[in-house]
Amino acid sequence: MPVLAEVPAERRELAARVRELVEEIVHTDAPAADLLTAAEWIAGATALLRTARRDRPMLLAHDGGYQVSMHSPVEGPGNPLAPPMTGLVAADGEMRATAVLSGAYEGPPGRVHGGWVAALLDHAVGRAVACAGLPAMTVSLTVDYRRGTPYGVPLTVRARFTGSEGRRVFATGEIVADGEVTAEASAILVAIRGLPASTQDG
Ligand SMILES: CCCCCCCC/C=C\CCCCCCCC(=O)SCCNC(=O)CCNC(=O)[C@H](O)C(C)(C)COP(=O)(O)OP(=O)(O)OC[C@H]1O[C@@H](n2cnc3c(N)ncnc32)[C@H](O)[C@@H]1OP(=O)(O)O
Repeated sequence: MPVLAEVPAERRELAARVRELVEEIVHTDAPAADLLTAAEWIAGATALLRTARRDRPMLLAHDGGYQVSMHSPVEGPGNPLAPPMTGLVAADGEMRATAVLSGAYEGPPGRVHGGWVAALLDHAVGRAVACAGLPAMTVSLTVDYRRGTPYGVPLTVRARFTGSEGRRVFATGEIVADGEVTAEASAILVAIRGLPASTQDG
């Protein structure tokens, strides 16, 4: 499986166009004939891509020497499911990034679906503990939804490593929209055996 230094521009471009497509699909009032025409065009694009299919997503060399998939459904600029996260900075057990979710992520009217709010926070705590040198998987994530998380505006996603006890690693995080915290998370993660930070590059 190849490890690339960064997501190739063409993959970012393709994913960005598909994100726009998904947004228009949920907003469109186009007549039925146009919907069917669009479906046909999209099927053509899918068939083109399927001619060279990998079994698993490609990996990407990432911060601190850790490898993460360029197709992360939260962060990956190459995955149209990902909002994605931009301007991500992760160092010394703290991470911060920006995400703008479209109306395609609507849960309650006018607000982001709570599952996606949790996904952003789950990813953020994973990132925070990894950059503290403790790559780990979430085993418990408690999310307090303080107020509706809006879509279509920049959300600041932050998390930090707060300590560890045996294999258990602790982190907290929050989402901030327009200066107000909309959701807070507290997480327990379990350090992954046999995955010390120092062996993760390449
Ligand atoms: C995710 C990849 C990370 C790679 C990192 C490298 C790159 C990093 C770079 C960038 C980060 C990107 C960020 C990604 C973010 C993604 C986030 C996710 O989606 S995470 C996936 C969802 N989570 C799962 O799928 C876990 C499912 N759970 C399991 O597979 C097992 O529970 C496992 C392997 C994690 C642990 O199982 P055992 O059998 O090895 O260990 P036992 O003995 O059960 O637990 C170990 C300790 O943890 C406590 N523990 C376990 N579950 C607990 C819980 N629910 N609450 C509290 N403590 C718990 C136990 O009491 C034990 O504690 P005592 O060592 O005795 O002190």
